[in-house]
Amino acid sequence: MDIAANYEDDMMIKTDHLTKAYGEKKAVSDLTLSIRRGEVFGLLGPNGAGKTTTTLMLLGLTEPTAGSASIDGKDCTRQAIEVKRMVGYLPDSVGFYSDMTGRENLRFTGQLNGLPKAVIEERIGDLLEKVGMTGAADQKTGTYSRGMKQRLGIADVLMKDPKVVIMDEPTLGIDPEGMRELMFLIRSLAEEDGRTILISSHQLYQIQQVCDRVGLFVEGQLIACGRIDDLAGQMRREGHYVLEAAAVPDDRGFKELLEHLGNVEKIERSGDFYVIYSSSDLSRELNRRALEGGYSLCHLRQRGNDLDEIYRTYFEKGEKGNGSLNQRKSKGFLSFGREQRQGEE
Ligand SMILES: Nc1ncnc2c1ncn2[C@@H]1O[C@H](COP(=O)(O)OP(=O)(O)OP(=O)(O)O)[C@@H](O)[C@H]1O
Repeated sequence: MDIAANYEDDMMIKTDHLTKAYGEKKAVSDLTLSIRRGEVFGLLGPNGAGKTTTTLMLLGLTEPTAGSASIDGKDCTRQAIEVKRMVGYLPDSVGFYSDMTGRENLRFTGQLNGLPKAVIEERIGDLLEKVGMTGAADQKTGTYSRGMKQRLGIADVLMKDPKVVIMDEPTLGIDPEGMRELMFLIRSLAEEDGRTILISSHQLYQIQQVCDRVGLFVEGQLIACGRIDDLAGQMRREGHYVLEAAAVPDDRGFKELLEHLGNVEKIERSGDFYVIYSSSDLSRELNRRALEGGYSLCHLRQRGNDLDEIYRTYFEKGEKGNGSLNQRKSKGFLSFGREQRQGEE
């Protein structure tokens, strides 16, 4: 059995040193990434990070300056028509003909995709059911809420039965109840239908719930990629610990006690507690010193397990580095952040 060939087969989306420059500006720089079949992958980054440009290259709508991208083995630039057939794209704001019903809009999409009439009608019924819109199918879409439009948008994208679905900010403006349904729906597209889902977003909490893996994108570069747990683990391995602590009495002596713990890099006050940044786990030492000093700890929490914290850690440092991403990359992104801080002291 050829394991390498199987691995290649398993990859639905691949980019190889994918780069897009606009004049001097590199919107996407040297992006190498593989996304498995049936995986839900989150491409995360702040405004201007290069997410849209990456999506446009995958959809064959803009040509790379260097490198390549492929979907199911088809080159996104040279075989753009085949790629478009396989890929459904859901923009952040879905546009429908507002004086047509949901069902009529889907029918129109089916016709545009050249599907036979019987297939269109059967698919419309199934998809309306899948996205929970059967009851509202014969209402004009002009009366739909954002969440309803979003769900109809998913049905619309699925009309052509794509192997890959790319979604741009799918959670924007959706209420918590709608969000749960949307998350459930996105998972089912991958788990039940075996589709590959790429979500481009800066909405961290929702993405954390639904994605198998995430890639963090800053200034056109992928600075980290993996499962949320692995990214948290990576952070710890590179010596980044963030502890929240509060004590009674909350006096100057407690702050001094914190300042004298080993390996402390920085202390910040945040509301009722302190945030302690260090290069080792200080919780046991803090417990002991607090006891010896007559302080009673009323809050102690190790940060770093959720995506928001990981994201902030990476991104805050991204800003500090300001234009020196290559240097940051060559040293390892996380290590560089620490050296920066020490250098500033
Ligand atoms: N057609 C263009 N001409 C020149 N510069 C562009 C063009 N398109 C994008 N850029 C620049 O490339 C960078 C990446 O933009 P891109 O839209 O891909 O980011 P993004 O992560 O999708 O941001 P957002 O979340 O705001 O959509 C930005 O600095 C942007 O100004």
